[in-house]
Amino acid sequence: MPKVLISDKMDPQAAKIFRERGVEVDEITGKTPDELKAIIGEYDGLAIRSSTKVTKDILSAATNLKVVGRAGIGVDNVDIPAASAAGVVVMNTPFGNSITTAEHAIALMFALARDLPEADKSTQAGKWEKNRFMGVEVTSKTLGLIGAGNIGSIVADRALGLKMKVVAYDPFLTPERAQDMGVEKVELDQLLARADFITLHTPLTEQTRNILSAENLAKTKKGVRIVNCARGGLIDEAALKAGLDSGHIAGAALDVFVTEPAKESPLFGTPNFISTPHLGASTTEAQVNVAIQVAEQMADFLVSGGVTNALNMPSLSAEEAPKLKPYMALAEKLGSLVGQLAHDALTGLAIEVEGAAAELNQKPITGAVLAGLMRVYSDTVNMVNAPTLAKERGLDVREVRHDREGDYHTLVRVTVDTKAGPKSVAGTLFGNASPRLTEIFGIKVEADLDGAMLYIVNEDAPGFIGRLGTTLGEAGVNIGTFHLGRRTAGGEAVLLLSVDTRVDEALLAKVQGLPGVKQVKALGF
Ligand SMILES: NC(=O)c1ccc[n+]([C@@H]2O[C@H](COP(=O)([O-])OP(=O)(O)OC[C@H]3O[C@@H](n4cnc5c(N)ncnc54)[C@H](O)[C@@H]3O)[C@@H](O)[C@H]2O)c1
Ligand SMILES: O=C(O)[C@H](O)COP(=O)(O)O
Repeated sequence: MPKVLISDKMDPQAAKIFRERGVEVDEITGKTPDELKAIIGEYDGLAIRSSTKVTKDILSAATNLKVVGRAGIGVDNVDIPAASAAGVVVMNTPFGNSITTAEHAIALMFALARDLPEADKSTQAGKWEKNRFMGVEVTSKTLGLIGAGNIGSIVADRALGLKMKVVAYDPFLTPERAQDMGVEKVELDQLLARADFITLHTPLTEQTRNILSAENLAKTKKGVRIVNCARGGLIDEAALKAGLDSGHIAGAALDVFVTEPAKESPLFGTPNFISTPHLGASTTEAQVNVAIQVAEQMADFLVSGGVTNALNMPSLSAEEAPKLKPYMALAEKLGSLVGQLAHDALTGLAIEVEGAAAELNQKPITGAVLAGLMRVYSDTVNMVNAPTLAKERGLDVREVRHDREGDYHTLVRVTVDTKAGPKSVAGTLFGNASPRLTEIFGIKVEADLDGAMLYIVNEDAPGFIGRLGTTLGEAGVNIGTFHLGRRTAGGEAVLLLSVDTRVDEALLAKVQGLPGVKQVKALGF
C-alpha cells in the first residue's frame, strides 16, 4: 500500500480520498526541515501547500518518494530540477484556486479604492471620520494586468463587469486571446503609463523578478494603486515603500512578500498600505477543490500510474495508463537492450511506433525507452529523470509515428545513432500484453527479454550450437530459452539465450574463444 504524507494544512477531503483509493496517509503539519527530513524516507508521496519547502536536502533523504503533489498553483517551494534528478514527479492543481485568488485581487482593489481597512479601524475606534476618507470609483478606470493566464483572465473578466478598461502585458498572450478576453494587449511601459490600478498575476521567474522595480514604479501614473496576489519578489518592496511615502503611489495591497511569513516589513504601518498573509487561495471552495484534485492526482499516479498536471513529466490519463503499461515495459526493454549493446558514443536516437502503438500517447513510450537506455549510465534512472539525463548527454531524441500496416499489429522500433551508423532494435506485444523482441540490428529474431541473458554474434556454421551448449553445460549454466536469427545462410547469426545462472567473466571469455564467435555479451533485464 503506498503511503503519503500531508505536510501542510489541507482540507480533510484529501486524506479521505487517499484512504478511499487505497493509499495510507499521515497528516503531520508544521515540521521543521530537519524533522521532515527525518521522516520523509517512509513515504511514496508528499502532499503540500506553500509552507513545506521541498529542497534538494529533503529530497536526498526521500529514498522512497515518487510524487510531490502541490494542492495549489505555485511550485516555487519545490526544487523541481532536484526532484526531476531524483526521479520524483511534481504535480500541481493549476485551476482549483484561480477564481478565489482572482476574487481576492478584486477585493484588495476595492479595499484600496475606498481605504476600507483604515475606515474600519477608525470607525471601530469610535471616531466617525466621515470627512477623512475620500475614495475613488473603479468604473471607467484602467486596470493594468501583468500576466494574463488563468487568474489574470478571471480578474480581467470581473474588471470588465465592473466597467473598467483592461490593458494586459503578457509576452505569451496572443492577439486572438486578448480579443476573446476583451482586453488590450500592450507593452509593459504602456501599461505602466496608463494604468490607474495594476494587478500582478505572473509566476516568479528570472524575467518577472522585480518586474515592478524602482525604475518601473517611477514610470507608473501618479496616483496608481497596486495589488499583488501572485508572488513576493515581483515588486521591489523598498521602492514600493518609497513610492507610497512620496505619494506617487496612492495605495498598495500585498498578499505575498519576498520573505514569508512576513512577520515584519518596512511597509507595515505605511499609510495606504494593506496586507493579507498569503490568503489568495484561502476560501472553503478553493481549499476543497485543490485538496480533492491533489489527492485524486496523487492516488491515480501511485495506484495506477496515471499522470495529471505534472510539471516534469508528460501527462498520462488513468484510462490510458493500463493500455500503455505493456508498451512501456516493451519500450524499456528495447531501450535497455540498445543501451547494453550500443551505448558507446551515442549521439541520438529515434523512437518509431506503428500499428496499434501509433494510436497511443507516444511520450510515455519515449520516456520508457530513455529510462531503459540511460540505466546503463545510472541505476537511479526512471521516466522522470531519463529525459533530463539524455539532454545532459546531448542526445538528439526523435519521435516518429508511422501511419502504415507492418508485419506486426503493433511495433516499437528504437534506432540509435552510433559512430558505426544507425543500429536498430524492434519489438511487439504478443496477446497485447507480453513484450517480445522481433529484430536486433537488422536480424529477425523472436525473443523474450527477461532476466539474465547471453547475446552472441557468430558465423552461421554447423556444430556451433553443440559446442556452445557443451561449454555452458560444463560450467553448470542451464539454458532457459534459446532464440536464433541470421542475416543470411552461412552469414552472421545472432543468438539470445536466457540462462538460469549469471555467466561470469571467465565463462564469457571461454565462449568468446569458441570458433566463429564474433561477440559475446551478458545482458540483464
Ligand atoms: N496569493 C495566492 O494565494 C495565490 C493563489 C494562486 C496562485 N497564485 C500565484 O498567482 C500567479 C498566477 O497564477 P496563474 O494560475 O494565473 O498562472 P498562469 O500560468 O495561468 O498565468 C501566468 C501568466 O503569466 C505570464 N507570464 C509569464 N512570464 C511573464 C512575463 N515575464 N511578463 C508578463 N507575463 C508573464 C504567462 O504567460 C501566463 O499567462 C502565480 O504566481 C501563482 O503562484 C497566488
Ligand atoms: O500558488 C498558490 O496556489 C497559492 O500561493 C496558494 O498557496 P497556499 O496553498 O499556501 O495558500
